[in-house]
Amino acid sequence: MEKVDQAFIQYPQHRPNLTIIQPEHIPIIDLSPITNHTVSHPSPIEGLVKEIGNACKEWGFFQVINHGVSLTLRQNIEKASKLFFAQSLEEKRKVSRDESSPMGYYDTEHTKNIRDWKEVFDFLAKDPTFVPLTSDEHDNRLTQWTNPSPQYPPHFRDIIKEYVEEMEKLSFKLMELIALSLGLEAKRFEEFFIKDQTSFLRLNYYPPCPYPHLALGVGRHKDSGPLTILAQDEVGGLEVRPKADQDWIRVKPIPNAYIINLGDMIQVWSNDAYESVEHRVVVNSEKARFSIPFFLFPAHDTVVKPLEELINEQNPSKFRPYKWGKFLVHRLDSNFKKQNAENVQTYHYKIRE
Ligand SMILES: O=C(O)CCC(=O)C(=O)O
Ligand SMILES: [Fe+2]
Repeated sequence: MEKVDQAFIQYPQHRPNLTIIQPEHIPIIDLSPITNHTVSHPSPIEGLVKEIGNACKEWGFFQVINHGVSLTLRQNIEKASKLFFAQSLEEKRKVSRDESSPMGYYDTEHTKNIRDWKEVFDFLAKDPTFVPLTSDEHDNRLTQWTNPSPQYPPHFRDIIKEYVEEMEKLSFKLMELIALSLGLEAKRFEEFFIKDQTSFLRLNYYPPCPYPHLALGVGRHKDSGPLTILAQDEVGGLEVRPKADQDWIRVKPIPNAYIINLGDMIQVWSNDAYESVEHRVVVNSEKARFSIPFFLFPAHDTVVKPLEELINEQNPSKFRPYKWGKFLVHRLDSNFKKQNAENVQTYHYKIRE
């Protein structure tokens, strides 16, 4: 028995149940009505919007197929990611993130103050990305984040950039469908991303873990942006819990599908019509797992609050407005180290009913 590192050990109530054999299907949505440009009849889009609306309402998690993202691009980035993480720790640490440049390699991320059994490599969609210098509300100074330049594998940056462009396109299409499903104009969300954005791509590597019944690849959490597009490999391990009192559901890997999950920002914008969903990653003792989430995040100066069209006297705003850039920087300050206090969370802005 290897020595157990206490930093990784989950509290008993959050330890995974490794006896799940049968993964369940979250909804699978065929995006061909929007990827196939020859469709001119409006009804396939109407059907698709309804499907998206139902999946958002009932699950907050779904997989998409026929999404238009090239399989070759996906294979290229998956291959490059494996090569990158297969390097020695010393090599990987040459592109480590730090407090002034938080993109790049990192192997000590904590979720809810417990260390995750994973290594990551983060890469911005926009280089440079503008963000507030500090989380202080009264400090108007900005700073820039930039991407690291790993020397290996060859063309790593170009491969990632090409893939990120596809992720952006897909996420904008999904945001249009979500807008329509909420009864909004298709381009309603565009203003939050068009001139600037803080989105980033993460390469996740979960090495085999000698005590998978005690640790997690990523502890339970909700994503804080509007949505995440996730490519998971064939190993599996992602679990979701659509409602807090339900059991965890293992998400079955489907080759070349993308998993879409709603984050806190959609919950705020929609004033609770849609809810973000808790998820976590279970590891195993035999196989390494790789995944690639793209976190769609708006411009730093976005003030996040329920959309005017979706609130009225009967349905008043359920959230206090917050500045996205300040939230992001505050989060970052704290997730660099294990802390005693809880990290800033979207629900801190919830107006108590
Ligand atoms: O690896 C996965 O399947 C999910 C990772 C995740 O939830 C995250 O990085 O936020
Ligand atoms: Fe996540």
